[in-house]
Amino acid sequence: MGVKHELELPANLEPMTRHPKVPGPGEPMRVHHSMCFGCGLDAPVGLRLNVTAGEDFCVTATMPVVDWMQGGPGVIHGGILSAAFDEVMGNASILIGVPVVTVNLEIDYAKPIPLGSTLRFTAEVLGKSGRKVYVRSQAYLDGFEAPVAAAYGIFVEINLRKHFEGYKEGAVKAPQG
Ligand SMILES: CCCCCCCCCC(=O)SCCNC(=O)CCNC(=O)[C@H](O)C(C)(C)COP(=O)(O)OP(=O)(O)OC[C@H]1O[C@@H](n2cnc3c(N)ncnc32)[C@H](O)[C@@H]1OP(=O)(O)O
Repeated sequence: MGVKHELELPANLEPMTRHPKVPGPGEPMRVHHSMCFGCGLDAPVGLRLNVTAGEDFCVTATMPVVDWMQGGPGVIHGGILSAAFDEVMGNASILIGVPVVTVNLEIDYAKPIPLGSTLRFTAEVLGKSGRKVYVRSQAYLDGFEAPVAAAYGIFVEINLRKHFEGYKEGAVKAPQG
């Protein structure tokens, strides 16, 4: 069947503006946490996604599909792909200047993704309604015109400091030096 979902958007979407301080089109998005599984460069295991700002409310990213990402023999694990979508879509939300966490993710897996391939992601913020931010993402592989996977996410605006207040004690720190 392939990619089939359409995210149901509320009727009361608000106008959005791109935050003036986010990277410009073609520039790398900033790593939001060096120990993040999705993008952190100090994380002992992680996707280390490089996300690039696009026009308007869009970002792109690429991800080499390496051996430790294996699920079934020779192909990516679905949870790894889900984590990549989560990170790419979270980064898209940053373009509107809103700190968010994920509350809902839907993934369509249309084709097996072989180890050794490189996935190309696009993601765009579709709209905002109150604290909720609606985002869509697609993943492409060379040799396929249609997306090989797609995702829809709902992210919710948080107060960054308050949200993580009770958890910082247990945080894993980046190695020093
Ligand atoms: C900082 C930038 C980072 C960018 C990249 C990051 C990428 C990776 C992002 C992640 O993976 S984050 C980790 C996974 N997510 C979490 O751990 C979030 C866990 N959930 C929570 O902590 C709370 O649910 C949350 C603080 C988000 C919301 O709780 P609240 O008590 O503040 O709000 P509430 O429950 O009233 O929900 C706010 C709105 O969201 C809606 N909502 C909540 N959960 C939902 C859900 N599951 N599906 C759809 N809508 C949902 C809810 O209906 C409501 O809509 P309305 O404002 O219209 O009433």
